[in-house]
Amino acid sequence: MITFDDVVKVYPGGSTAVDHLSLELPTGRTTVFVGPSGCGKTTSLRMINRMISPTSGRVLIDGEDIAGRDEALLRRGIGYVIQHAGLFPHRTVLDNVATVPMLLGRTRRQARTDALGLLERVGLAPEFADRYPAQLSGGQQQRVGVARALAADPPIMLMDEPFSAVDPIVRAGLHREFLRLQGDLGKTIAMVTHDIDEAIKLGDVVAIFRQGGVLAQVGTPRELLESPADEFVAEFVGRDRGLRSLSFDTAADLPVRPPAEAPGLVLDEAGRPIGWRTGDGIHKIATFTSADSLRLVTDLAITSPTGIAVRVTEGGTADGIVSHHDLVDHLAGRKKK
Ligand SMILES: Nc1ncnc2c1ncn2[C@@H]1O[C@H](COP(=O)(O)OP(=O)(O)OP(=O)(O)O)[C@@H](O)[C@H]1O
Repeated sequence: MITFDDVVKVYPGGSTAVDHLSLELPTGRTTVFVGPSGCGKTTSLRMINRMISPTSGRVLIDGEDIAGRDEALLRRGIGYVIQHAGLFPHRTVLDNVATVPMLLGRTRRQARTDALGLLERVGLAPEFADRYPAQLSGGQQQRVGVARALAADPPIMLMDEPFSAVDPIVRAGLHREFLRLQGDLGKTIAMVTHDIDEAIKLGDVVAIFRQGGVLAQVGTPRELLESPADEFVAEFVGRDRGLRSLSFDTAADLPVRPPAEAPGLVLDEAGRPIGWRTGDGIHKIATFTSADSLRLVTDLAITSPTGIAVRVTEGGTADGIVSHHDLVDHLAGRKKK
């Protein structure tokens, strides 16, 4: 666990970048620091590897104040990924990843073999290994940056806006890979972003900062969406937070009615939905299973030409329907509980 214990950082010139921060980052989990520009996210992150030292207060790793730790040893256990990847431009991709393990005493051969394995883990084909960073796309460079930070197998990873320099489609791919990789590796990760959607998607814990380096709220994404502490947090997580919080609930408890009650639902002989019959022909149908989120079900009901979403079994047979009226009733009842 990483602990911020009443940490203050005042830069020379008097600006308070971090104001009495007390926060715990659980081991093996991703904690995301999010907030508007200049609210002290990067400063807080860099205090974990002592690139910046607190003006007062302590940062502890597993209960030990890092101020007393040897800096080089401390950083060996902490990977660091930054925006634009920060790769060595005159070294090949493979050497970028292999450099740190070599510095740590691995043989060149072993380090290069490990590096190839890491590149594969972050989704880069071996043919990229001999290229130089400038010959890669932004998303590919970012993957190399992640592989390089993982090369020394540090238990802690600091990531400062790692995915912000790429376009939304590439970013969505990197997010999926991040979640898969973190699912396998279970590192203790502190990540900075200014994008609340990214924070909610990737964070187990999200810490929202406000101007002046003050922690506005810390909690799970669900807690932040369902019970924002104040107006600032409510505004920051977005007006559509109610709808977004439906992503965290599955349709498992959603009451459904028999498919036969849906006018215009066309099924094949096996009972699998084919489409909606309306005045102008058969419309494509999208379905959900009980494992899908209430957000998806709501979306399906709203976009369906009949206002009805159809549930299917794992085998694809229609086994229930829910209208948007049913959904509203269910959501209203759920809120009262
Ligand atoms: N080296 C420095 N000297 C003086 N002031 C600094 C220094 N670094 C940062 N600051 C100030 O401290 C405050 C917090 O900066 P920090 O970079 O931690 O914010 P941030 O939330 O990461 O911002 P951004 O999202 O824009 O990167 C800002 O007001 C910034 O101007």
